[in-house]
Amino acid sequence: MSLLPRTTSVKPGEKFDVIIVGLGPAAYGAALYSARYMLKTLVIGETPGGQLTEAGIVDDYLGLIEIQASDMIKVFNKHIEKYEVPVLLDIVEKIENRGDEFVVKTKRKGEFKADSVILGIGVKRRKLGVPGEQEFAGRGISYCSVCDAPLFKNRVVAVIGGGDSALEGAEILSSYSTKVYLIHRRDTFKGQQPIYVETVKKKPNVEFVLNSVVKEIKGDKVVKQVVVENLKTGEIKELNVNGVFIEIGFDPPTDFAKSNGIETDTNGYIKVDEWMRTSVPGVFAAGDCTSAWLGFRQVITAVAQGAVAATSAYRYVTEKKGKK
Ligand SMILES: Cc1cc2nc3c(=O)[nH]c(=O)nc-3n(C[C@H](O)[C@H](O)[C@H](O)COP(=O)(O)OP(=O)(O)OC[C@H]3O[C@@H](n4cnc5c(N)ncnc54)[C@H](O)[C@@H]3O)c2cc1C
Repeated sequence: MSLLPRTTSVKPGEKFDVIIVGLGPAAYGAALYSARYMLKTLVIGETPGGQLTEAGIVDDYLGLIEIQASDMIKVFNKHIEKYEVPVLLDIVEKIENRGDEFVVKTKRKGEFKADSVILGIGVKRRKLGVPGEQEFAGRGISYCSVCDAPLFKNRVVAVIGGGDSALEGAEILSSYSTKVYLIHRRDTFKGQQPIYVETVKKKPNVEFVLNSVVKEIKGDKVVKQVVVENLKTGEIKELNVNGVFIEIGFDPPTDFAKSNGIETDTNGYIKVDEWMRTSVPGVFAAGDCTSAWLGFRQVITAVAQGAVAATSAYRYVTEKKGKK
């Protein structure tokens, strides 16, 4: 089993019943169901596995007990390969609505046509936006504790954020690094799983730096310090660190949606109804990129929404063909 799905050569200009954009859990769920509905399907995605490439052990997907996220990606690939779903590793830049069909334009492999489109484009990691962040990217700054913690063995690190990812990151890093500063702008944690806060509090090498924000990341060739401001006292201090983990959440693909004429909700997620229909007839969306299911964003919900979106695409395409 492979981490990369079997890719297929498709000719630019070729027409499909459905093009699925993305290659995370939502896209895999949509691909499986589209293939089972015998829709002519093409999947175009950038990173096989999506956010799963950053996860460690997943233990909340029914039937796959304590599975490594990388093994989960392999199982997903194997399942869609069984149905011979063509996959292109590429980035979709534009979806043009020509009224009677969609033209999906990619960065590298040209354009493809489809009667319907399913978006499973997920979310992107949020940036801090402070001086030094760009400069030291890849030189001591990481956005994924799960992926990069082993690189900071016996070093001093700072984790920035107050959600589950930051807490999970601090816990993982505490077993590699000599010291972990957990820098959070509040003195309470909004993590969905309170157990993380309790676990991290018990780690002797984790120091909580609360009510504080990072103003700057400094260094020479690599990161050396973070400059932190206490929001209550105004005190500014510099912490000596070798690594900075920015775990401050994710941004939805608002610009992508808007530039393709697709409505978003007030938080910028793609607006969908219970059948995963977007504001554009023939375009469906699933997974973390959507406003669905009160924002409950997990692998199991993304896959399920992908299946629902494929069902809607099937109904849409069949009805459209029936009218011809
Ligand atoms: C560190 C970490 C740990 C996690 N642990 C768990 C866990 O234990 N259990 C759990 O249920 N969930 C977990 N999650 C959440 C889970 O991974 C997500 O809910 C899930 O991956 C969402 O799937 P998705 O397909 O909607 O989006 P994503 O996984 O974000 O995938 C989106 C895909 O779309 C592609 N894409 C985006 N734009 C384009 C474009 N324009 N053209 C082509 N491709 C594009 C991306 O490259 C990517 O392949 C974790 C997440 C993280 C970050």
